[in-house]
Amino acid sequence: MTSTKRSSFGEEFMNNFKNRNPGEIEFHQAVHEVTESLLNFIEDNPKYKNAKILERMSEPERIIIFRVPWVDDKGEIQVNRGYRVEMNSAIGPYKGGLRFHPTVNLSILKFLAFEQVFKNSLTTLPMGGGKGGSDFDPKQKTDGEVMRFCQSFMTELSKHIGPNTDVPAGDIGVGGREIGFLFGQYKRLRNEFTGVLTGKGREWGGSLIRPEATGYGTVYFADEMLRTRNDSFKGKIVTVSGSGNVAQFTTEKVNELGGKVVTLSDSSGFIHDPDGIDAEKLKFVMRLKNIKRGRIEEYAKKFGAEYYANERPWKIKCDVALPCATQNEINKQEAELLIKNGCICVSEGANMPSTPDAVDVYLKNKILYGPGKAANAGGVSVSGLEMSQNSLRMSWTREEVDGHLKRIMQDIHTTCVKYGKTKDGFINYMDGANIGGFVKVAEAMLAQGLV
Ligand SMILES: NC(=O)C1=CN([C@@H]2O[C@H](COP(=O)(O)OP(=O)(O)OC[C@H]3O[C@@H](n4cnc5c(N)ncnc54)[C@H](OP(=O)(O)O)[C@@H]3O)[C@@H](O)[C@H]2O)C=CC1
Ligand SMILES: O=C(O)CCC(=O)C(=O)O
Repeated sequence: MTSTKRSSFGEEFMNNFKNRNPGEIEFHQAVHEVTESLLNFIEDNPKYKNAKILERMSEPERIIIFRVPWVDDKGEIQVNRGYRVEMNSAIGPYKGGLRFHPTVNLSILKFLAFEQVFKNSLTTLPMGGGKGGSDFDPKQKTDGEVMRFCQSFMTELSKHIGPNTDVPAGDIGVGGREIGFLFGQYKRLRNEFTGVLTGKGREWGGSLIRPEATGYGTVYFADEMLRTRNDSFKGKIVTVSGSGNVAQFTTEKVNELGGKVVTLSDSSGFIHDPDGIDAEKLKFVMRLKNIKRGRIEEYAKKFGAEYYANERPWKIKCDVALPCATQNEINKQEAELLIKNGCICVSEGANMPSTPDAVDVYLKNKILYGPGKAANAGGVSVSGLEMSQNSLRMSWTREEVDGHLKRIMQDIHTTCVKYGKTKDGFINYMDGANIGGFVKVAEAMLAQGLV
């Protein structure tokens, strides 16, 4: 097969895909990245091309869009939009988080659901991929308002999910509080106590280590990458973005492995603390963000650190960068700055935090680059383990779950190396994750006929 033929297949596929999904730029970005990685592999394995696996994988099996009416504290009616994108169920029930954020739209949820299919396949566990959410903004809302919104959201969603059908969890704006309200309403409507959501509280079916899992997993994956160069986190300066669930437990694990986290951020700006965000300071962040629901600027006031309003942390010199906030939060110029300042490793706690030209910069400079679908798969992995414990009516210990998590992250790393190692020994983790995630789903789709 000549390279002209290879690229014309990719071009034709992407043109058709974009025409079918006009204006959905985040979805285009996610599918384009995977297509680039898969082109040669699909040409070399015509069974996938003939069965139009990529065309089918980029078309959601089902999308549910619904009205979410609720009443605020003033007694006024509010209306939001709810979504669930059920992307692919070839290897298990749809599985993936719910995002509550004013920027939520179909393009963002389709990109997240698409990524989730590959990520869940990499975990080695039997989970399909989905994602959902709403343009509801939990910020500045009272607990009562959040509860009424969640109850209304679940009143419709409950018709479409179930422990063997579709199992949502948290994502941006959806943490333990929201999962509790959603679970309570599902139980009330269906009169069933089942594992229909993950990220539940420990006392009512949740798994130990689920809150920690995405952050811990991101650091375990980075540690595996560093090991390939006989290196470790010891003594490393680390920049982290975000200050929510993933950023908090990423920071905790970096500290445990001997690194020093010097930044955290939120959508208003970032703090730089050259002395490091140690356990005590992290406790303050957790209280600030999870209970007081305040802004990261307060950290700077409390500990005398620098605060940079409306900026991102990538200009700060670091050895390792761990983006843990949101999509497209590192652009080409920031990636170049990271490299110029000596950064040797980027491990993505967030989903698709690097723009395509930022990824090109990482790959051109051959740094260790762990894409989100591999590096942040720890969260959904422990969600899968929560589902197993719910089915068994058992709870495993912290050590048991953490042991499984570590092994899964190592297995994902091995898969990336298997499919991503290039002739000169460089490991292209992006290609590795995309091809490794694809194969299992594609084989299942071939076995199940035209569905
Ligand atoms: N929770 C999980 O288990 C998993 C999460 N992820 C991904 O990790 C990332 C973070 O999720 P999580 O920690 O759970 O979410 P949280 O809601 O707990 O925290 C999100 C953090 O990111 C910041 N943020 C959100 N949107 C923006 C934006 N547009 N610009 C700058 N900062 C922003 C938030 O700041 P502010 O408070 O100002 O909004 C907050 O600090 C997301 O990409 C998510 O998809 C991936 C795998 C699993
Ligand atoms: O735990 C889950 O099911 C979902 C986690 C998630 O949304 C993600 O991996 O992006």
